[in-house]
Amino acid sequence: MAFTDIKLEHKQQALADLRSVKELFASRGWFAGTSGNLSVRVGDFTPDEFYFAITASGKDKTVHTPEDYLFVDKNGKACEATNLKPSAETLIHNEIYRLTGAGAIFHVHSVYSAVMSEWFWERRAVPVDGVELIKGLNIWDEEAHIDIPIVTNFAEIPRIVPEVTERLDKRIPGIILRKHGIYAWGANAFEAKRHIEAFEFLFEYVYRWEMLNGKK
Ligand SMILES: CSC[C@@H](O)[C@@H](O)C(=O)COP(=O)(O)O
Ligand SMILES: [Zn+2]
Repeated sequence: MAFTDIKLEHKQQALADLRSVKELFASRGWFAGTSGNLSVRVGDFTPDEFYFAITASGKDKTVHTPEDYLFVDKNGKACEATNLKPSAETLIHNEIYRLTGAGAIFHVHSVYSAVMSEWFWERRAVPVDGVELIKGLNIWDEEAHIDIPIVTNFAEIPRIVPEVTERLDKRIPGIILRKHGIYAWGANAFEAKRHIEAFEFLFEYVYRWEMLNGKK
């Protein structure tokens, strides 16, 4: 399927989803200093061909402008003529889509995800034990234990991609960049939003639990 074959209404729906999630996350203070990026996939998916709308790089994500998003292909290249640059981290979105076939991917820099990624760096995962909101990740086991993977935060984004390939756990819809932030994904914007909210809750829970116990 070529990008031009995708219905305009689907593209417009993706942009509307991005706009509402961006506004909500901004209201929570999740885009400090222009950080964070959001994408929603459009059209059919195969690992070899897919398209998504993504936030343009370096924009103030707490405001709406006509230049907030652009569409890119499976290589992260713009699908239409534009002066806009896709997010500097587009290649991470590309790899997560390729591996999971997700419908939306959201990335925020939150203090709890960054602090916990450093606290648990030696084990390369943030462990969470039996917390109810693990079910928000669509993991329904009794007293589930999960390990949320952490990858190296290389300055050059292409160097991060192979670690994402290696560490992404299909059971867990998220991955953390060390001292950076969380990527979460889902079948659509609603699910990706639920996942990022659940992760944020879990990071704060683990942080407080570790503090209370004076661990390490
Ligand atoms: C301005 S600090 C954040 C960036 O380095 C990056 O990590 C980020 O999340 C936003 O980059 P962007 O290119 O705007 O998508
Ligand atoms: Zn980032």
